[in-house]
Amino acid sequence: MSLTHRPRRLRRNPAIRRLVKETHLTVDDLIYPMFVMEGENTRVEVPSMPGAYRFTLDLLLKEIAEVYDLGINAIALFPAVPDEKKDVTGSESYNPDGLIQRSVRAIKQAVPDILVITDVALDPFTTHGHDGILDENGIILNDPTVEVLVKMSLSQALAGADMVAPSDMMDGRIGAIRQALDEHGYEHVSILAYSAKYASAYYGPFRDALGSAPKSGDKKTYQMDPANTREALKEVYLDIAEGADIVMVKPALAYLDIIAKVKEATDLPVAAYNVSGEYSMIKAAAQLGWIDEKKVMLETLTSMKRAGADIILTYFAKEVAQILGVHPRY
Ligand SMILES: NCC(=O)CCC(=O)O
Ligand SMILES: [Mg+2]
Repeated sequence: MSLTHRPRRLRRNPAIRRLVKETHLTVDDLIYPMFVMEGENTRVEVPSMPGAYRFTLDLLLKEIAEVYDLGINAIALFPAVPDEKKDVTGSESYNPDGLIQRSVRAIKQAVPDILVITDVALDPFTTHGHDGILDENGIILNDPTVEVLVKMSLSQALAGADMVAPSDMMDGRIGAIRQALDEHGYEHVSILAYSAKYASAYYGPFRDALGSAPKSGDKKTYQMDPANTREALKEVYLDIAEGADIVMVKPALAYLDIIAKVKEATDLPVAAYNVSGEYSMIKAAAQLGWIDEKKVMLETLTSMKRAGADIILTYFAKEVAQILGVHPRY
């Protein structure tokens, strides 16, 4: 054949493929979500998330020092709150000596250069497991919930959090948190907004990890319908107008189209959350010997970057760092 174009020429060998590779996954892109619990000298593997652990603070500090040395620059911290500290309004969430606040202070002492991102949502702290305050009929009350989220954000900023990450999906919380942070001298604390968070069944294993599944009902009055695209853009635009520094799409894998559209819609960095169910599916299939875990993991995370994610929150972060090798901070 006399062909002018032979695309296969650029796939001939590894060197040429490296040269024309369009998407690069690096450790710099990753945020490592980590679970902290009360107690000492204990780590418990999450049964539905092999390789992910809940750590007591002493062991968490060692793990964080290790992952920082591997090149990971940022962690997102989630608390497993004991039942006796939960109540209907989630008041433990803004206790200045709560588990999260103590953990942030200790992490910033032990590993000052790692970026500490705290979760702003009530579900780990409420007896009912919802992200909001309920009225007598079980309806989530938006504005009273935002008041608690503001207190929670301020207590996290006071503890030393570098970035707060509201994951609750209440309306108006980004603006309210931004204003409160600024008024209290925390204008340097940034906001990673869970802007398009879908009511997804992929969160199951995470709720196992924290014991935070809703006791009744579902989260469909605040998290988004998986069928919707334009609504995601509306949420993103609102969060940007309210002062978000980074916008997020969550989950990631079944929402690559949303990531791509959000990327086109904004110049802000776009984050994607490779959630627990996405992690556990790969782990489970690999344990059965049905897929090559390492290759599927890297292909999956690369797809998120290709779709437009600048930042990926992933439970695979440590494994990726181990595979890619220690990343020079230049
Ligand atoms: N607010 C954080 C989450 O809900 C994480 C969900 C997951 O990893 O499944
Ligand atoms: Mg919103």
